Amino acid sequence: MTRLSVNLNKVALLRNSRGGGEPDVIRAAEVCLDAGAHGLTVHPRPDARHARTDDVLALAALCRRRGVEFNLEGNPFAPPRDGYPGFLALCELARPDQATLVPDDDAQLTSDHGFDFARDAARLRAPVTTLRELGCRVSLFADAGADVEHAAAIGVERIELYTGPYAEGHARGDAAALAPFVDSAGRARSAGLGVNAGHDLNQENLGPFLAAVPAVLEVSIGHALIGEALYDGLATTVARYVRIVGG
Ligand SMILES: CC(=O)[C@@H](O)[C@H](O)COP(=O)(O)O
Ligand SMILES: NCC(=O)COP(=O)(O)O
Repeated sequence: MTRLSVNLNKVALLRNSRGGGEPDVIRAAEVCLDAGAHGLTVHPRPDARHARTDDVLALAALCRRRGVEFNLEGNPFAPPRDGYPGFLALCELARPDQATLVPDDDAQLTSDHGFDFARDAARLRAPVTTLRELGCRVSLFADAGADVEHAAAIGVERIELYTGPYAEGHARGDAAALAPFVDSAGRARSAGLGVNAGHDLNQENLGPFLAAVPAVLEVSIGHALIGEALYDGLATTVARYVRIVGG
């Protein structure tokens, strides 16, 4: 079975746009878990535009209470900053079940590529060792077509396939967009790695992806899911306001 980990970055982003506490990340997290989500994800950025350190700690505690997995994403090489202690320090504080390492930088609007394993292997070894000593399963963000055999040699348990290009291909109706993912997932499994997937997955493209790429262990989904939740929840909410104003 593929497990769904809901990424709450976009709830935190909306809250941060006003200051204050609404929408409440923990309340949203509870709703996701009550609805059957198998875990929660956040990808705090050093500029704190999404989830902050306090969210990470509260979500980690919630996941422990609810007996579900907490997946924390980040770049282990991004320097600490005011309000962001650095990814490894954050993992030491929060002890996520899974740490997903992503090679993004501040200039990126969102994650848009995986590691170059041949080039990055040497510098990944130390953070991977530290995270495993903290008790985290470690997953590395990977492009379809990446040299996944090198990832296995680094000593991680999983890769997360970056599905942005698949989502774009699917939206264009490009049937060939799946092939590199099927191939990379197969090679990763042969190298002893578990396979996660994420980025820009949605209700349209997720089913075909999972049907074609066997044995995906976890998908983490945030941006589209929160957007779709607006459409699904807007009518109910507007109707409640209409009742309050007496309409
Ligand atoms: C690794 C990855 O793909 C996600 O963490 C993604 O970056 C989350 O979306 P945002 O960057 O929009 O928060
Ligand atoms: N690891 C991917 C993730 O957490 C969510 O990505 P997206 O659905 O927000 O694009």
